[in-house]
Amino acid sequence: MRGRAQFVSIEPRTLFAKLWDQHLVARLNGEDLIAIDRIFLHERTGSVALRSLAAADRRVLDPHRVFAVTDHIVDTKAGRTGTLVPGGDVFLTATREETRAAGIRLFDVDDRDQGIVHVISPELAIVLPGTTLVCPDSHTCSQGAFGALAWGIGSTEAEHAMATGTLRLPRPMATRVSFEGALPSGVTAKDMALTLIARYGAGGGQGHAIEFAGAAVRGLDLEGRLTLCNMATEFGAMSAFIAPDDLVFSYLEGRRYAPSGAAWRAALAVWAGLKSDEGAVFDREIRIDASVIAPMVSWGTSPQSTIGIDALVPRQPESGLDVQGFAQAIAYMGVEPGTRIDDLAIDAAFIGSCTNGRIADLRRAAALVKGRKVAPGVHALVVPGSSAVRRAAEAEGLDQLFRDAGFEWRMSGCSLCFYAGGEGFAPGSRVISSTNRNFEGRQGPGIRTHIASPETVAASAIAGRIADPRALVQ
Ligand SMILES: CC(C)[C@H](C(=O)O)[C@@H](O)C(=O)O
Ligand code: SF4
Repeated sequence: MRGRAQFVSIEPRTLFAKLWDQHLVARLNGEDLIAIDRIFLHERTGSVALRSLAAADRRVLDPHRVFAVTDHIVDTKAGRTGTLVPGGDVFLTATREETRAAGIRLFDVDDRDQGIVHVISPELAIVLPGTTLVCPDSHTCSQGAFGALAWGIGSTEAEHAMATGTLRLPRPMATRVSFEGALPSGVTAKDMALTLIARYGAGGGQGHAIEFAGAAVRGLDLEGRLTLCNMATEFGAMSAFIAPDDLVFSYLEGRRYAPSGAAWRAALAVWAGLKSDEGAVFDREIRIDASVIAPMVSWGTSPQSTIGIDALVPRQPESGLDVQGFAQAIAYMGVEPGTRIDDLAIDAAFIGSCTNGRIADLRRAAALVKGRKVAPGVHALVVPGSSAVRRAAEAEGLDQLFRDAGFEWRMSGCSLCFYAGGEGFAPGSRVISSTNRNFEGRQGPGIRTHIASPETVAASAIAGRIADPRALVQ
């Protein structure tokens, strides 16, 4: 305005503050009402939300912002028809009926775009930088790798979000986790995440939204960024994200639900501002030197009970674990304090999940497997994270390479990531797994799960015991 000074706030802001404040509808007694741009549902919890919403005679406010997929309890064997979960049909039927009635796009088991929700959302550009996205699934924060504010909710909240386009929640605090330096070869985003959780505890991120930053994060491919943000759930964080850059923008351009033409250009202009300003103040800052990170493997029943592959199983509890919890973890896992973790023989090896079931994960694991054989007696399998990942891998011949080595090759879905999906490993097996959770029974009764990177899983499948992938990296 002529003749009057213009006061523009120049206070530097965090990316979190930008994402949050752009979606702030109202302040309500210590909580905030946040506008929700996208809602993703899966058949296990989404079906419950949809049925309950219909029973209350409420409508979905904008069905075009809601998407659904069948991924959690669908069978992943070739020729699959439904679910292996006893009684699981109820969830599939409800998902089909209610999405049809509400006009919600469902990516069902026979859809070429079917896959694990957090894998297909970026593939279809349903998650976009600067959006808010929720899903009744705890690993929704994976999608923050695209510069979105994405978080897991319960099915009642999913009902609220569908009916109103908003959610009420407390404003989290903002943490920046910077991984500086360059990651050594054979060491991955999974090892970065496990290092963070091992150092700061499985509850270390509670009440916080995490921005991952630093040279080692910028140097990750999109798959690696998704892995890192995925594991923020195991850090207890409310959400996690990474400032979007050209890698994100060029990946999204031209994909199904991405804006196009003038809208794309306008979006790019807005997205360019999605970063923490120089000098922005965080509630907490964590710095980690990426150059000293080793391949990590969990020894216990929490993701924080994780050590470097050449380290010894601890003789005493790490902080956050009491003596009794430590003794129980040692007994359940059948490990000996003070022994090398890479001495442990394995029964099974699993590559897949929303953490590490993407094409780059499969390529890196395949490179180590090539020309080698799975050790006798080891049940090894690869479950692509999506049907698109499966097709891409098959086009490159990765399926054959894995099969030649002795791996099973599956259809896409959550599969043996969790026992509730309908399948488990042989009771009592020791499994090395590229997944994100290792609590008692996660992959079946008595199963001992060691979480690690897909490279470590591949190297272990070949060796027949937990093995360092760096030995195979040329
Ligand atoms: C079934 C689903 C609600 C669950 C989750 O929210 O995390 C699952 O994806 C998991 O990983 O245990
Ligand atoms: S792959 Fe595993 S962690 Fe991911 S959504 Fe499915 S069950 Fe949950």
